[in-house]
Amino acid sequence: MAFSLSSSSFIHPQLRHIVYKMNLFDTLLFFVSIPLSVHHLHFLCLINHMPSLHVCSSHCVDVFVCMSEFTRLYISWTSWGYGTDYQYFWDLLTWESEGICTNVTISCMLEESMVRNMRLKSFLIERLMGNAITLLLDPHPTVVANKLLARNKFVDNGKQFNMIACSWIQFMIHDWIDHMEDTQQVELKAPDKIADGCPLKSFKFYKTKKVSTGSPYMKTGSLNTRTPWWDGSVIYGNNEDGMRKVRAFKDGRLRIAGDGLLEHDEKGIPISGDVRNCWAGFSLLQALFVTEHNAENYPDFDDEKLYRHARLVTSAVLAKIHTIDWTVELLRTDTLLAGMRINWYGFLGKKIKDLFGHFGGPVLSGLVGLRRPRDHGVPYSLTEEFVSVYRMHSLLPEKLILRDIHSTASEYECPPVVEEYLVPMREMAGKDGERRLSEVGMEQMLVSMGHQACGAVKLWNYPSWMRNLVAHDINGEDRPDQVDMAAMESKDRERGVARYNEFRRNLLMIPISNWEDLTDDEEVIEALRDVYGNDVEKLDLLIGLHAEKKIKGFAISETAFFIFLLIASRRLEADRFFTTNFNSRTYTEKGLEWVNKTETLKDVIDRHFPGMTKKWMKCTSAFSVWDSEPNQTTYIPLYLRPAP
Ligand code: HEM
Repeated sequence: MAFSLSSSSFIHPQLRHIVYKMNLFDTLLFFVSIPLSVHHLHFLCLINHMPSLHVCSSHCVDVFVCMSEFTRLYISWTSWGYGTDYQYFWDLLTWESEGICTNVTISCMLEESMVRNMRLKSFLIERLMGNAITLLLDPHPTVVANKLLARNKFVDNGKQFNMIACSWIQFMIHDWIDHMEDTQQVELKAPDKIADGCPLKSFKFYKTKKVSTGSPYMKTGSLNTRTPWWDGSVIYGNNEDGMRKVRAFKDGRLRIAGDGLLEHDEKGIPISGDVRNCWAGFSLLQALFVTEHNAENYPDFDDEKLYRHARLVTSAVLAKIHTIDWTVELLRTDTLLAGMRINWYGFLGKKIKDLFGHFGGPVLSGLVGLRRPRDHGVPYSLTEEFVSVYRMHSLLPEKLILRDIHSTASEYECPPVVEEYLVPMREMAGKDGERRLSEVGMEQMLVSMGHQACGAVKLWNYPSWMRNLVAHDINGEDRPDQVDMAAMESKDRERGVARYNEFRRNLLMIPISNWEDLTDDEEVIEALRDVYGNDVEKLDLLIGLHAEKKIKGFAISETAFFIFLLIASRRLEADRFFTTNFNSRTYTEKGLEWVNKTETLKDVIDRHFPGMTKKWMKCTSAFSVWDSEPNQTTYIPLYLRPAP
C-alpha cells in the first residue's frame, strides 16, 4: 500500500495513525502523507535492499554502507556517484528541520548505526579478525530454542486463521525464497547445562552459502535458489529442467494425477515446481492451482502459448488472493482491508477501475496496471529481512485433525472428527504425508484444514516435531541428519540480519529500552531476562517478533508488519507483469477477465469443488476457521468507518 510506511515512528505522529485507524480525518491525512511516504519508501528500500538475496544490487549495498559510515561526517554522496540517492538523505534532514520527523530518531540512527548496527559490526569484525563467531553463538541458539521457543502446550490462533492459511504462506514462501546452502556442514552442540532438555544434543546442518557481492564494503551476500518474482514457480519450477518436468506438453496443461492430486516419481516424491520440505497441506495447494491452470482454455492457442498464458493468469490469481484475501485475514482491521484493496484496485475501487481502467496513478487506481514498474532505483529483489519476518513455523500444530465429510452434520456445522485420524504432523510431512494425502483425498483434506485453527505466532509455541526434523534436499529427498529447526532459526545471525532493536531502528521505529517496552507479560519478561540478562540489544529478531505485544486484529507483530507492507507493495509495483504488461495484449481479454473475476481463494475452491463451501463454509474467507461467523454487513463506507 502506497502509504504503508508513513506509519513509521519518525514521521509526524498524526500520520502514524493511518495504518491502524482510518476515519474521515485520517483519510485526508492519508493524502497528505503520500508525497512523504514515496520518498520514505525510497529511503527504506535502500536500507532494506542492502542484503539482497539476488546480489544484483551491490550498488545499494554500497549506498547503505556509505550511509552508515559516513552520514555522520556529512560526506557528500554525490562524490560517490549516488547523486539521486543522496537526495533522500537530505530529504530526511529537511523533514527533521521542519519538525516532520523527530530529532531523536534521526540522531539515534546516525549515531548508533556506527556502534550498534550488528551488520556493520560483524562486517568490521570480519575484516579485522577474520570471523564473527562470537556474535553467532551469544546466547547459544539451543538455549534460545529451549527456553523461549519450545512448545509447552499448543496455542492456536482462534478463529482468525486456519490450516489452509498456514499452508498458504508456506506455498508462497516456496514461490519466493530459499537460501542457497554451502556444501560444508557445521555442527551445533548444545552446551552441557542445557543438553538434557534438547531433543538433539548436537546436530549438523548446512550453513548459508556466502558469495562475493563485488562490493568493497559488504563483501559477501547470499543467493536465492527460487525465483523471487510472483511467478508461481512453486508449481511451475525455478529452472528449465524443473519447468519441463511438470508439463504435460499437451493443450498447455500441467501434469496431475487422476484423483486431482500431484503425480509422484518412482521414489514417491511429488512432481511439482518445488518439493522441498513439503507436507500434505502444501502439496494440496499445489494440486489445487495446477487444476486452476489446467482449467484455462484458449482454443486458438497451441500448447506452448496456452501454457504461457495460463501461467501468467494463474500467477496473477495467486498474487491477488495473497494481497486481498490472505493478508487481509492476517491483519484483520478495516484499515488494512482498505489498504490492501487500494494496492490492487486503487482508492477509487474495483467498480471504477473496471469501468475506466487504470488512471491517475497508484493512489487512485492501485499498483496493478501502472504504466511502468517502479523499483525506486533498486532492482527487484527480496531481502534478508523479508525472509526473517516470515519465520513462522509456530503456525504449524502438533496434529492434523481430519473430519468426516460424509457425516450427516447439518449445513455449516463443523463435521465430526474421524477418531483414527488425529494425525501427528510428522506423518503428514514428506513422502509419508503424500501417501496419507492420497488415502484421505483432496476434498476431505481441504474441509479438514478449513476447520482447524493454526498455531499462534508467539513464544513457547514452536512445533515439537520440528526439533528433530528430517529436512529435505532441494530435490525433495530426505536428509540423513535430523535437525533442530528451532535452534536453526538463528541462521538470521549468520546472515547478518540485525537483532530486534537494531532492526527496529533501521525501520525508523522506536527501539525498546527495557523488556517492559516489549510486552507486559511477566512470565515472558522473566524468561527474556534469564536468556539475555538486561541487554535488550542482544534480543534475537525472531524472539522479539514472537514476544511483541500485538495490535488488535493482527496475527503478527507490528515490527514484522512494516516489512510485510514494504515488500507486499514492491512485489506488485516492481514487476512488469503487474504493471506495464498487465494488459489484454499480454494476458488476453479472457485472461484479464479471469483474474478480475477471482477475488478470493473461495472463488477458486468454488470453481473446482462446486458445493463444498456452500455446504461447509460459514465464514467469509476460506482462510478463517470455516464454522466461524461471516463478516457482518455494514453500511458505513469502508473509508469512513470509525477506528476500533
Ligand atoms: C511441514 C511444514 C514445514 C516444514 C517441514 C518446514 C521446514 C523448513 C526447513 C527445513 C527450512 C530450512 C531451514 C534452514 O536451512 O535454515 C525452512 C525454512 C523456512 N521456512 Fe519452513 N517449513 C514448513 C512450513 C513453513 C511455514 C508454514 C512457514 C511460514 C511462513 C515457513 C517458513 C519458512 C521460512 C521463512 C524459511 C527460511 C527460508 C530461507 O532460509 O531461505 N515454513 N523450513
